[in-house]
Amino acid sequence: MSTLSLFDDFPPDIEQLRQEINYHSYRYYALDDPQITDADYDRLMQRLRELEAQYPASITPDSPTQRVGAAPLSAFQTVVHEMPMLSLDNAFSDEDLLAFNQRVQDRLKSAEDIEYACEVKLDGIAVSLLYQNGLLVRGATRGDGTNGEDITQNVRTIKSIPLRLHGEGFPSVLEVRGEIYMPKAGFNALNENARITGEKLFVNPRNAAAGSLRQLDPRITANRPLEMCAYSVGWVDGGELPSTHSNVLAALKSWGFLTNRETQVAKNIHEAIAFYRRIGEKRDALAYDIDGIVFKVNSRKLQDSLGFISRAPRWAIAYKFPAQEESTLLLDVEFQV
Ligand SMILES: CC(C)(C)c1nc(N2CCN(c3ncccn3)CC2)c2cc(C(N)=O)c(N)nc2n1
Repeated sequence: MSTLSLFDDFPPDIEQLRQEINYHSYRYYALDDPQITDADYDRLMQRLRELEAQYPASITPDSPTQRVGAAPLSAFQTVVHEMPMLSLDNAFSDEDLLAFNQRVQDRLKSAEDIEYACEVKLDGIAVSLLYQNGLLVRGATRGDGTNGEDITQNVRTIKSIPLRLHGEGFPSVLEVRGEIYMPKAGFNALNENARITGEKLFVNPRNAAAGSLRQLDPRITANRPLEMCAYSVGWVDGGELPSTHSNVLAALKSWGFLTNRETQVAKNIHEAIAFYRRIGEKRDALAYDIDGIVFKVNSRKLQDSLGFISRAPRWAIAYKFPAQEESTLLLDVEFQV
């Protein structure tokens, strides 16, 4: 549909314009396949702002104009996660990974190859997003896994986080877990600007993301280049999920979430190790910092029978890369200044 049609009808169909804008956001962030230029998108947003100014009663909480609205908080409220956000065991060598796979096979009393979902381990901040009937109602940090901080006003400012789920077939209660991170380019631009304005420099993108989410004023968060990548589902009610983790990620993508494009399914632990090598080789070329690969038993039925030890699942492990030396550039600049 051409955007011109929207300018002819009267009274203008504001809800239709809102849905069109949300659709283009879905294409841009979830599909990474935009249909219109950024300039056209901005024109649609400008039009929506004008119409909502004329018809304030038409404004809805999921309108794309409502991402940056709230007044600064005086403090963050505590959120108790309905389902604890787990932690991850680490592997530091191929032998550790092979031992993990052996433990999984032993516990499942099976010598069959185990299929793994393989995901980059984004170096950001783990968050929980709660949706009720498709609307974002709460955003919270992982915290200690049981208690996190309510950062709803701040997560609403992140454009890759849908305010309303796209498509259909999602459960009435859906808690999506993912990582909020700052891409390297955004981090460098932020620090470049901080150098010019004499503001504090961030040491790395993870700290920059954490600092941006800890702002009590959402207008500051709104100006930070943050993205959110979905990697799991927590609390679900009123609906079924697909039987494999990789299909849960596909469903999350269809509902409007950014999922990481490097994700692959390995038929067995040897293919998983090959994935680790392949990503390790292109790590420096990635647009974001990662500190390893997360391998997850792909079958959710097998995940359930494996369960978890204390708080780390028996069915997942993070294979870390060697720590990267902090960029010496920053230290040089500090001494020069
Ligand atoms: C759902 C499970 C528990 C298997 C899980 N847990 C994760 N994490 C737990 C530990 N986390 C944590 N954070 C702070 C302190 C202790 N643990 C940080 C998130 C994952 C993190 C990433 C990522 N970063 O890209 C990912 N692709 N998949 C994850 N999957």
